[in-house]
Amino acid sequence: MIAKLQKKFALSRQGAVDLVRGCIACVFQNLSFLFPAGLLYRLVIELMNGGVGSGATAFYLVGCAACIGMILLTTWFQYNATYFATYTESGVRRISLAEKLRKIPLSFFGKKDLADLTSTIMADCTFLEQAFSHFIPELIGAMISTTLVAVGLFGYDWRMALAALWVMPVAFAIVGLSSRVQQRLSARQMDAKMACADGIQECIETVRDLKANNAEDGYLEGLDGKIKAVEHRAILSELGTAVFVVSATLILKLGIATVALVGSILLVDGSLDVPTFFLFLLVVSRLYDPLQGALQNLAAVIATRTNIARMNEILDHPVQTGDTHLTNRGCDVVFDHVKFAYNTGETVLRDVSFTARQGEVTALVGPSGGGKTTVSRLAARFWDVDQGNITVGGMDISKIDPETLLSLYAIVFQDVTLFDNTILENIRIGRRDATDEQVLAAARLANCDEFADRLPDGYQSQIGENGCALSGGERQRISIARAFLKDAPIILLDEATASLDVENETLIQTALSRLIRNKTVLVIAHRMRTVAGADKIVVLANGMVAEQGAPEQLLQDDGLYRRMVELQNRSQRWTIPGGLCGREAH
Ligand SMILES: Nc1ncnc2c1ncn2[C@@H]1O[C@H](COP(=O)(O)OP(=O)(O)OP(=O)(O)O)[C@@H](O)[C@H]1O
Repeated sequence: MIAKLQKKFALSRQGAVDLVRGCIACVFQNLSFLFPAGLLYRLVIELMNGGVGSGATAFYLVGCAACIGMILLTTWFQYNATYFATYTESGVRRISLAEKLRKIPLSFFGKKDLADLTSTIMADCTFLEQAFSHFIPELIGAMISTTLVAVGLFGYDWRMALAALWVMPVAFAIVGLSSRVQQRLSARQMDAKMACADGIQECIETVRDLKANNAEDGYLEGLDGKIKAVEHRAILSELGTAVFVVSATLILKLGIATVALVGSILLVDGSLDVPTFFLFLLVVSRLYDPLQGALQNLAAVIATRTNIARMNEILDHPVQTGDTHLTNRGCDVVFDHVKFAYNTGETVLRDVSFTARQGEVTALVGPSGGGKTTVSRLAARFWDVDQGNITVGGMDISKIDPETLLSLYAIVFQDVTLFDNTILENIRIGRRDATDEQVLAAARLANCDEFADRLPDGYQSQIGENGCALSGGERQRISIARAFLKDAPIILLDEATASLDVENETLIQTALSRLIRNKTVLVIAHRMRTVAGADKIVVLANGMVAEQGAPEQLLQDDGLYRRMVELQNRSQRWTIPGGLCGREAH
């Protein structure tokens, strides 16, 4: 049962156990509210039989007082089992989702954007917090306690019990039958919310381009439409739920009327005594309160299915697994007839085979969209290949745990991710246990001194959210310093020196030459000048290896590489036309 609950409500094991506890607590709480009615019934009978001042009367009065104590106790127990447990559980659930995301292959992120995932971890978890603390325990608690009371009522008088309870299945059936409508409404509401969250995120991310293109007004109009759509969908969803819940509640209220009516008829008929009539009126007035709440809770539980499905989509997604023991001999990276497609299904790499040898620089060049970045990502198992295989030192990387595999790689991407912390700590990401001296040594090699010395706190300066206080070249130097610090045997460079000025570029290239000694280096290069000193060039075009070999050899062949070199030589001679500058001056 625990496993089923875990799956049904996307809970941890402890969360499922706590949910059961919460339900039991609610049952006891509901029953404790009904106990006084039974005692009052016994008390009335005692008084009617002339037992004023008798021991039994005192016993029932003390019993009533004890019931108040029991109500307090069960309320505390219920509060503990639901509210406190729920906050622990939502924390556990958020961490387990984040942990899972860490292990999910990057292909999953192609289908999901940041706003969607953030909303699952934050908003969906909050929604389930409520479901877990209120809706589910109260619903189950009310159903179990009502069933127990119903059995008792049938014991007293089956005719009155029928008059009191016929409304229950009808009311629950009305809400239950609305399940499809509600799910459709909440799924559409969720779609509208996601479209709105995407729009807001995109607006913030692209605010610079929107301003530069005077496109803010048009964009904000579109965003306004998305915000209105969320409002519209929320109202529709509330209305849809309200129609069913209010109808079911009205039916429930009919129960009191039928008890009064049937009770009166039976009283007149003489087949019912006054205390039993009194008991039924008393019980029914208490019984319908939790049931009314239960109807609303049932509707809310139905609505949470959309949130649960979104969480389960992450939790059930297969993760990249593998051996945590490295068995590579050396660090040659070999692509063997690799075929690969992203989520879109379009084949991006067709039949890619090449070897990047240890101690050599292998440069990936080729026209834009040819597959260079894809090849370098596959080398680090960011995705798994569809056909063929990739080995490092003879070890098939698809069989190695991704995090273990990445210990062999130092990666310098074009777009560097930085954290809102000091320069020193941002570099230390390369190796968490590095001493300050080691971090500073790596920073010096990457030529970070030049800009760190200019800042008031040097390497202890805060760099703002995602390094907003740094230039593109400075960000890249931090990334290079991380690679120096990690000192991994395989280095993936994505045009690492692209955004550095001429002076720094030269300094860094010298440092890189030191770093890459006896390492496997795979560099994505857009400028032919960068790769002239490479040991091997692999030209990728249309997802295939068009040619490969030493730069001198490829220059002799009349192929794509030679054409690219010639084109770049020509473009390097390009300058801003004088006429253009002249026109601007006027
Ligand atoms: N995440 C992705 N999802 C779907 N398709 C992608 C993704 N990333 C890249 N592609 C597609 O794969 C193809 C190869 O892209 P890739 O980035 O590997 O080329 P590239 O040679 O590095 O290009 P560039 O020199 O412009 O950076 C392109 O058609 C691109 O549109």
